[in-house]
Parts: sequence; structure tokens; C-alpha cells
Amino acid sequence: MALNNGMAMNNGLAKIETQKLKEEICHDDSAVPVKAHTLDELHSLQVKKSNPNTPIIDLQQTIFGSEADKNKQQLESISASLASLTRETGPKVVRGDPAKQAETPKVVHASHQHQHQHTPQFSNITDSALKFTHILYNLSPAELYEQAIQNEKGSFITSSGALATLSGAKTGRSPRDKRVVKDDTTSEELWWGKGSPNIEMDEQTFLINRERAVDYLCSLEKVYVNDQFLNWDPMNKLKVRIVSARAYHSLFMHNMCIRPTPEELENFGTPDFTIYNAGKFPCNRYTHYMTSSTSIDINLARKEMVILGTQYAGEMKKGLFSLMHYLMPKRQILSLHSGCNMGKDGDVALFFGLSGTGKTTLSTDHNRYLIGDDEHCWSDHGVSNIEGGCYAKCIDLSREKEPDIWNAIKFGTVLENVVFEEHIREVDYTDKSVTENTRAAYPIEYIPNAKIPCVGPHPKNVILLACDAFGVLPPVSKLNLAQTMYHFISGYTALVAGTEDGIKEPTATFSACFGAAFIMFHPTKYAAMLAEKMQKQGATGWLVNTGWSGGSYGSGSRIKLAHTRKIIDAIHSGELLNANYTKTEVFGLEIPNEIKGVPSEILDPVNTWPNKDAYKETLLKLGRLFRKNFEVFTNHKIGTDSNLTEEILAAGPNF
Ligand SMILES: Nc1ncnc2c1ncn2[C@@H]1O[C@H](COP(=O)(O)OP(=O)(O)O)[C@@H](O)[C@H]1O
Ligand SMILES: C=C(OP(=O)(O)O)C(=O)O
Ligand SMILES: [Ca+2]
Ligand SMILES: [Mn+2]
Repeated sequence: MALNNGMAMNNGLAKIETQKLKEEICHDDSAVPVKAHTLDELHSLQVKKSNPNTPIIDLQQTIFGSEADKNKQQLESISASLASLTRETGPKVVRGDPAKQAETPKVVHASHQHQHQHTPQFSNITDSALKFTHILYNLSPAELYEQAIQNEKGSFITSSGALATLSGAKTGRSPRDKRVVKDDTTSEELWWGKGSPNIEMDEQTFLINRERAVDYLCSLEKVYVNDQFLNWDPMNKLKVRIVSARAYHSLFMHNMCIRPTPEELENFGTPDFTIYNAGKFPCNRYTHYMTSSTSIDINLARKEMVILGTQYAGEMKKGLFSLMHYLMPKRQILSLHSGCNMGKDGDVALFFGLSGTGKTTLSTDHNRYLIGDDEHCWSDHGVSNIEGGCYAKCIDLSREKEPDIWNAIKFGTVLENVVFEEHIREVDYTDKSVTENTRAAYPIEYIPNAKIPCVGPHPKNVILLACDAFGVLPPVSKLNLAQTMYHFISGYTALVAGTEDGIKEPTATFSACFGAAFIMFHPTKYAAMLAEKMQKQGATGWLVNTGWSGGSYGSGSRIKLAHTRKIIDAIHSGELLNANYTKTEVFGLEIPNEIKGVPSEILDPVNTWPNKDAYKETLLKLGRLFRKNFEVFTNHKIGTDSNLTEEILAAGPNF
């Protein structure tokens, strides 16, 4: 603009004459003006209503019959889920975030049946009955991000778009705090006592803990409710409801369970199973059966699970897995703690293994379709994934070695307990400051070659993964059926000792069915089912050591992931089925003489140990540990075939 033209000199200073400039003022008229007169109006333009994830119930909808009825039914069902067992009615629930609600909400208040003899005869009005509980129902990942960032300290968006969260004091599962209600039915059916993961509690104590969780949840301003499915097998699908205090938990389960379509959600009805996750709110140590402030309680008769005093999200997914380990075998379907993938020709492989042995890593294979990374069912029709997402370990994760998992850590993914740089928010996957058990939970479709629906034909290969920190098990061996059963029931892996004071002894862990923490019946029940299915389908068993080679932990080194992948490739392709084998001493394992892409000298572990005596000594030591562990199973028959039982007992180490 020509300022100088309009200037007159006055006392040496330029005087600006604005009048004359009026016509010349620069207007930016290039954009159409906004259609709002106030900021509120502007903001109201930004967001449009949608179903079913709109958090605020539209009061106008009441006049349109069915839609509103459905909404009301949904809220009544949630109010019933959250009902105290000692008061007349469920809490006053209302949909939506209280922070966003301007008008007085329309309240739904479900009355519920008297389920308990101590129920008062008439209702005393209580403070809790006067308050609203706001329900954030099946929110989207974007909404849950906002909730987490606003309300939960330790929530951040990382540079790749994932939601970083902290799980609080617990960064892993608490198996010693798991309780299962022992009633007339379960006392007969389930596996109790030594070695069993099922630690008993009575019905009354369960109700005390349930009431504690429900009262805590209803005392909050808002709770998150997820209605989702388990199991991709349409005949054996389960409806689950997860009630939780944190957006982090809601997003975790959104990713891990099967996500309903809007139509499925609208017709969801009553859930088959409900989790009450009170997170950080502890149990009362004066309560019978409680030995810490954490309690994870399963009541099969009530179809409910209560979580008190832990925010570790894995409790929810593994709690549901325990449930499946009860329900599925009753329908002659075998539940499996395994990953699962399928080749282009439809050949399916199962990857059994304890935590950290490679189920997620090895089932995520760029050349194969991923069916699932952790929990499956094997029915007469084939395999199905129980879940809708994966839960990968991220310690030392690298883009080069695990590109598919790396790329899945993007918007929508929950990243637990990782450390990141404060400014750019780049995650340092090598950092163990919070825990070594850092995790990423993402929907299965974040893996590019996920097979959706996550089902497949009968398995051709059953791969047992053991991370042997003693370094004496071969990188791969072919198993006969009896050996497969022996190793399946043993469920061996090794944990490495704390890394602080130099080299320490690795400790052997034996976990029946490669998941003793989650089984409900005696291990031999699952083993018999597996034997029958493998025999019928002609599946081959393999033992793969993803642990140490060339010495035990401390002197040897971990078998290269690249080598393990070549071994797995050779199993899938059929190359290994027809290879030449040599039998090892002590364990009697058949090891291949060569595999494409793998140095032949590593195939027999004795070659990799500089000190052969130390190798033999360690081998015998592990053999004794196997023997000792198997003692408790020697009196059990496996299936109806007594020959098989004999063969299984003979399939262990021989020395
Ligand atoms: N040879 C190997 N085979 C498999 N995993 C390996 C190997 N070497 C190192 N790893 C690492 O071990 C971990 C295996 O964990 P994961 O696949 O999550 O186990 P799971 O799913 O059975 O709990 C990953 O962090 C992986 O990178
Ligand atoms: C989440 C778990 O499973 P995994 O380590 O096998 O993925 C767990 O055992 O808590
Ligand atoms: Ca596990
Ligand atoms: Mn896993």
C-alpha cells in the first residue's frame, strides 16, 4: 500500500491519514466467509452427528420410536451390568462425556431382579442412586485418544501416531492373584491343587469383590463400556462386555477383541460374559482369600470377571482366554495358546510357546497370511482366532528385523510402558527404564497380510517354541506324536536371571500346554484333544529353540532371528519333512543334517559349545529338570489310548 502518499509531515513525524486509505485497505476476499456468527456456532459446524459412536444421545430421537428404543435398551442393559447386588436398581446411566453435556441428560435407570437373599425389601435412597454415571460406549480410537490425553497422566502421542500409556505399578500379569470361584460344578470339573493356576475363592467373596469394583466404577464421573466379540468362528462366537475406568483399557480391548459392525452393535443385546475392571482400585486385604491388594476373579456361573488393583491390560485378554479354555473344550473344540498363520497354498501352522518365545514374532511373516498371534480354537472345521488384534513385545524392536510389527505401531495402537524422547516423541525401543515387558496392542488388520476373517483349515504343522537359555536344545527337531505330547505337556522354556550381577543361572520354567496360567481343566484333557486332532489331520510336530546356542545365557548367544526364520520357512515349505535326520543323545530328538540358509554346524548344539564337557553336563541337568517336572503326570492317562500314554512317558529324556 502506498503509505507515503497519505503522509503529512508534522513536527518531523509522519502523520498517517487513515480516512483517505479506506478504499485501499487490503481485504483477503479469496475465501468464502465462514457461516457462523459466534465461536460456538463455528465449533458446532465442525462436528456432525453419526451412529453408533456419537457419545451424546440425541434427545430428539425419542420421537422416532425404534432407534431411541434400541438406545434405551442398550443403556438399560449397561445399567443392569453395573447394578449393585444389594440395592434395588442399577445406577442412573447416561450416554456421553459429562464435560460435553449441556442439557440435563435423559436418565436410564434399570431395575434389576433380586439376586441375593440379603437384598433389602424396599429401597432406601442412597447418594449413589442420586448421581449419574456417564457411559462412554464403544468410543472410536480418536475419541479414546482424546479421553486418555485429557484424563490419564502418562498418555502421549508418539511420533508414529501410537498412544503411549503407562500401566502403573504392574507391568505384567499377576498369576498368584488369580482366583476362580469353586462351586458345586467347578469343584468337579476344573483342575485344582498343585500346579493348577486356579486358586479357589467362594461365591460370597466373589460377590464382595464384584460389589467393590461396581461401587468404585459407579462412583466415577464416567466409565468406558466396550461391547465386542470373541472368536472368528461364527458358530462359537461370544459376546463380551468390558467395563473399565480408563480410556487406555477401552482402546486396548477395542484393538484386542473383535470389533462389531454398527449393525452388530445395535443388535448386541445381553453379553455372554462381562469384565469389571476397576484398575488401580485395590481389593480389601481383610477380604477372605485375598493375599495382596490385587485380585483377578473369575466366576464361570455368573459369567463375570472382576479386576481389582492392577492396570496391566493383559489381564483382560488373558482372563477371557481362560474363559475360552473352559467353554471351548466342553464343545469338543481345543483352545490353543498359539500363534497361527497360513501359506499361499492354505497350509496352516500353529506356534505354541510361553511368553517371549516368539509366537507373535514368527506368526507375523511377510510371506504368509496372519490368522492370529496368541489365542486360537481348533474345531472339526479348522482353526479360528479368538481375538481381533495382536499384542507384541517391543523390547529391542527394530524396523529391519520386524518390519510388519514396526509399521503396525501407528495411529490407533496402544504402546504400553515405552520410553520416548520428550520433544519429537520418538520411541526408544531399547529403553527398559519402565519395564522390559514393553508392549504394542494393535488391530490385526494393521498387519498387511492378515487373513480376515481370521479362520483357516486344519493345521499341517504344530511348532512348539522353547526359548532355551541353557543352550542345549537343537534349533529345530522333528517330533513324533508321543514326543509332541511329551513336550506339549511339559511346556518348557527358560527365563534368564536378572542381568545386574553378571552371569546368573537361567531358570527352567515348565508350563503345561505352553500356557498353564490360562488352562482350566487338567493338562491331559487338552493334550488328549491335541493328539487326537493331530493324528486325524496328519499334522507334524516340531520343537524349535528360539533361545541360546554355543553356551548357556551369559556365555552363548541367542539364535539369530534370521536363522529361526529360515528354519520356519523350511518347515512350511515341506523341505524339512523329507530331510535326513540324526538322533540326539539324552532327549532323543531328530535333528536335520542341513537346512537352506542356515549354517549346518549350528543344527547340532554340541558343535557350537567350545567346552564339550560343559555341554554334556548342562544337557543332563536340563534332562533331570524335565524328568522331575513330568513326575506329576506319570499317573495320568492321556485320552482313551493307553498305548499312547505309555509312549508319551517314554518320549522324555533317556539317560
Ligand atoms: N531366534 C529368535 N526367534 C524368535 N524370537 C526372537 C529370536 N531372537 C530374538 N527374538 C525376540 O524374542 C521376542 C519374542 O517375543 P514374542 O514374539 O512377542 O513372543 P510371544 O508372542 O511368544 O510372547 C521378540 O522380541 C523377538 O524379537
Ligand atoms: C500377554 C501375555 O502373553 P504373551 O507374552 O504370550 O504375548 C501374557 O502372558 O501376559
Ligand atoms: Ca502368553
Ligand atoms: Mn505374543
